[in-house]
Amino acid sequence: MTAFSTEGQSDPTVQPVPTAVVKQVDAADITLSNPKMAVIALGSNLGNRLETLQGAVDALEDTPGLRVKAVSPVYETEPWGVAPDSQPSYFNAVILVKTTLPPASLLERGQAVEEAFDRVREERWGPRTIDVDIVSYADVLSDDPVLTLPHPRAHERAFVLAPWHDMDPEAQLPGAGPVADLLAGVGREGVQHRADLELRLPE
Ligand SMILES: Nc1ncnc2c1ncn2[C@@H]1O[C@H](COP(=O)(O)OP(=O)(O)OP(=O)(O)O)[C@@H](O)[C@H]1O
Ligand SMILES: Nc1nc2c(c(=O)[nH]1)N=C(CO)CN2
Repeated sequence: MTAFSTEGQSDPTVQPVPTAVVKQVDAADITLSNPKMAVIALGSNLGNRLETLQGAVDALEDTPGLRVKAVSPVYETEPWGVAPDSQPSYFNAVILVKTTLPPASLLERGQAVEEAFDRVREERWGPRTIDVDIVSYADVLSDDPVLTLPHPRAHERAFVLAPWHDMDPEAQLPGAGPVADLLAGVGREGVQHRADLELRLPE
């Protein structure tokens, strides 16, 4: 049986609102008045890598309920997790966003941006025009394979940790500790700061 909320109801012509709907609206309201910070990793190793990274930053900024608050320096990085010299090098960066979107909607938006840049999925860790990974969302911990938080491999990836540490030297990876310590652990081999390149923070 559907439960209904009759709280504050005096007009008999108004239909009662199901309690489940009231709860959903309240939850959304809490999110709207309580934006969260999230860290997103971007990577590209096909096409015009810098232009695509900037396009992804701009597309994310164009999302209702999302503002890009900081962008990291750009790194050129050796492809991680695949045979040496089997793919072009990546450009990687991370961004800090403030958002009222819940985690699942942020993932959806990231995937829509990947599609907009013609990302194809043929093989695991295959080359791609753009990859948008949710590194962390506030202090949320989740082992859901559809959206694992923090990203399950962020702590072992210098191509995420190095730009993140530059953008925010005090950053913490929820459940894993200071980014500075994680980066010291994995080292900087295979990642090179491209001081000649820069991403623009949208205005
Ligand atoms: N934190 C996360 N960020 C992005 N995708 C995630 C996350 N956690 C789980 N996923 C899931 O991972 C799936 C595969 O994502 P994707 O194809 O981008 O992987 P990948 O970038 O090739 O590899 P990796 O996950 O190692 O970075 C997505 O469909 C998504 O549901
Ligand atoms: N250097 C580098 N290597 C990778 C990257 C990436 O962004 N940069 N992304 C991967 C899958 O997310 C797999 N390997």
